[in-house]
Amino acid sequence: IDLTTTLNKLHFKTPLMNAAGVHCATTTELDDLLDSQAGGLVTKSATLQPRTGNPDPRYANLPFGSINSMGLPNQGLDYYLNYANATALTHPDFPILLSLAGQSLAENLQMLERIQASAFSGLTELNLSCPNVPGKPQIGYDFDQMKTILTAVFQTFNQPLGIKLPPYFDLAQFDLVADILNQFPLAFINTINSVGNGLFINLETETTVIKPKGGFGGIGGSYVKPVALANVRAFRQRLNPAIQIIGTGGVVSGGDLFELILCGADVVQIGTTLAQEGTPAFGRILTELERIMAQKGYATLADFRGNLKTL
Ligand SMILES: O=C(O)c1[nH]c(=O)[nH]c(=O)c1Cl
Repeated sequence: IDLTTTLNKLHFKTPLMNAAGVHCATTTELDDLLDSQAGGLVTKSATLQPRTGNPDPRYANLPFGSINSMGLPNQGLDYYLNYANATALTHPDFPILLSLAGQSLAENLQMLERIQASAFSGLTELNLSCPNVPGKPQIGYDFDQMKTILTAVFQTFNQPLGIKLPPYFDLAQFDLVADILNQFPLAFINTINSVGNGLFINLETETTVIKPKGGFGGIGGSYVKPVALANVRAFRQRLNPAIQIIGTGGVVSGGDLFELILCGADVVQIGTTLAQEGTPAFGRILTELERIMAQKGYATLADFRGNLKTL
């Protein structure tokens, strides 16, 4: 069974990695990912300066997933850029993605220029979908702003770039967003980010379970798998084949991983499952995938990628 895949020109030994924001904020967490069966890693979405983020409790595990309103806590771009450049020396073939979530176009352009001026040779993921910075609407739902940002970004940045998208729930929106994205030389899209502004209640105490934003937060885990499958499938059907797809959302088992690849994903990320189970989740899920592939007679991921059949 060959589990290898590629994203842009980066070679992944396995198609599974962490989702930005989970187990990737400090060098300790990032080194943990290096030593796991993950095929690559992505760093916590960075701003130019460090941020402490929202007040605790800002994350909670739920019966079928998670809710979070972290508020973009991170060590600042240079911390992650330095980590990426140091790791490229010790692990030259391990794919590293840098995630950026600047709070203005100017900040994003500044960060991209800093990356471009450095020795970084990995992939950059521009997060257009953070749902938890109070007062900041999601770029991913403002199509004019998305177009403006992508136009400016591609005039500035000549390294491979992908974007992290929020979930969409309307077929006309898939058409509209895909039409915008097809105008740009994107290396990939990553879909989906958490399903924004859900609410979970502690029935006993009659309270919310997280503090920020009155308890509203991004939903992840099994709750969102049907939304992730649909977004990967819809964009695979609509995007220029040169734009690859990272599939994220609701992956708990090897079957879930198989399904996202069947919808067209080239690489798959786990967030909630990694937060709850730790890095052993990578090996468990990959072993389950291998078993399913063997049962079905598939030797490589390309044997079934994107081959979802309709009735
Ligand atoms: O609150 C966060 O830090 C956060 N939380 C998410 O669920 N997705 C994001 O993109 C971000 Cl940036």
